[in-house]
Formats: sequence, structure tokens, C-alpha cells
Amino acid sequence: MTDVRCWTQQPHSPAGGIAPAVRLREVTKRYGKGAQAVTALDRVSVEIPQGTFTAVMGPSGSGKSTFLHCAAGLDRPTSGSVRLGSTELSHLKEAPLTRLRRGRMGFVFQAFNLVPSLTVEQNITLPLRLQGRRADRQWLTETVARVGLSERLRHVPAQLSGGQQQRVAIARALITRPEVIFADEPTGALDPQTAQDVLALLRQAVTDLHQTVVMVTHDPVAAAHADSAVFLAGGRIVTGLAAPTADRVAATMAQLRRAA
Ligand SMILES: Nc1ncnc2c1ncn2[C@@H]1O[C@H](COP(=O)(O)OP(=O)(O)OP(=O)(O)O)[C@@H](O)[C@H]1O
Repeated sequence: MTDVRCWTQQPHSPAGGIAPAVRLREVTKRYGKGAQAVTALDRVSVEIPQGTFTAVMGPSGSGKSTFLHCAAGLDRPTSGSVRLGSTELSHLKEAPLTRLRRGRMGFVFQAFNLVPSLTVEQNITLPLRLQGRRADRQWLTETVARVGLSERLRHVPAQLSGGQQQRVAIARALITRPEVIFADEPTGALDPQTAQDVLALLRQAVTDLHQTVVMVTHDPVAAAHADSAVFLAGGRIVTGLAAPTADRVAATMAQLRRAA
């Protein structure tokens, strides 16, 4: 299969090299106590380089969402270290962590998570307003054009298709020029063609804007848009694929299911 070492051992940054966008070191997350305790992540270490697109895959219950939540500071690990660039998240109190998430991360979820009463433009610029910042009109225009919503700015989410709503969510994630976009099953609620469009936008964010994207997905076709895929099983990163194709991802998933 693949070279497992690059994912299960801690790769060193080259001397003077750029810090990874996201770095997890020995991250363990346990839910509950005693006999009820579940170890959702078990000493996970990984470095996600800047300007890359990484798919996080694995069977149901393998820890993908927990991984994403810990990496994005939405959930705190039981032990271990999580860094965004050179900032250690585990030391931050709730208020600075919230500020960091708003300023330096973008989020795209399966359920879109738009505010129904706000227009497309207001939804896109919401992360800026939450930070007390005004939209840079040129960047807003460019971002809206990038996701193909220039004609829809005055609409509310209920007037849009699922694919259009997800494009609003991507524009909202891009508007702050975050260091990392975390996407949790971004195409899970979309038909295959609409999913392709959304994945192409995430790909462009990496290729054209040099963003870093970390995406949890069940879909081998979606994972094939990424530069690499990491595979979780039982809360551990068990293997990885560089330049994944849908066939290789599906074969790896089948292997993991058989081993479970
Ligand atoms: N809040 C919680 N309390 C208790 N156990 C939890 C909690 N969240 C997750 N778990 C458990 O942790 C393990 C990993 O869950 P997680 O949701 O991260 O997996 P996943 O790979 O994202 O699954 P799926 O693909 O089904 O969404 C599972 O056994 C799950 O039941």
C-alpha cells in the first residue's frame, strides 16, 4: 500500500523551513470516564504543510470529526499539542481561541450553517463583522465572483439551491483570507455534479490562493481532489496516500474495513 511512516511518525520541518499550517503531536481525545470512556483519538501526530489540500478519511467512528474538531480548536484534546502555524492552541483560553478561529480559520460544514435571515452578502461578510472589521469591497467582489454568486447577493439562503448555499459557505470561509479552511463532509448533502463544483472551488482555493484545506469526507471521489489523504482507524492514523485517486482511496478504505 503506501508509505505509512510519513503519517505515523513525526516528520521534521527542514531547518529554516516554513512551519506547517497545522501540526498535531501525540493528540489523544477521550470522551467520558471509567467503563464508558471512548478514546476517539489515540496519540495522533501529523503535520499538514501550508498550501496543501488534505483529505481525512476512515470508517465510521474512526475519529475523523474528532480529528477535525481538535485540529480546528473546536474541541480540546485530552492530551497532546495542536498548533496553527506557530500558535499552540491548547494553552489558549476560550476568548482568544474564538478570536483565533474567526481570524485565522474558515469553516465549511455539510449542513452549510448559513444564517437564514441574512442575505448572501451578509452571510459571506459575517466573519468580518464578528471581528468588527469591514469588508474589503474588492476582495468581496472577487470572492463572490469566484464562487459564481455575483447575481445572488441580495437573496436569502432559502432562495438558493444546496450547491449555491455551499458556495456561499465557501465564500464566507475565504473572506477573512484564513490560514486554513476546515471542511467537514462539504459535499455530503450535494448531488455528484454540484459536489464536483464545490470541490473544484476548494481545489482553487489551494492552487490559486495558496490556502490550506483540511477536509473530512467519506467519498473517494471527493478525496481524489486532495493532494494527500490520511486514513484513520480506531482513532489512529494508520496510513496515507499522496496524490490519491478515487480507486486507490476506495481500495484503502476496503482494506481498512476488512481489518476492522
Ligand atoms: N461527544 C461524544 N461523546 C462520547 N463519544 C463520542 C463523542 N463524539 C464522538 N464520540 C465517539 O468517538 C468515536 C469517534 O467519533 P467521530 O465522530 O470522530 O468519528 P467519525 O470518523 O467522524 O465518524 P462518522 O464517519 O460516523 O461521522 C466514536 O466511537 C464516537 O462514538
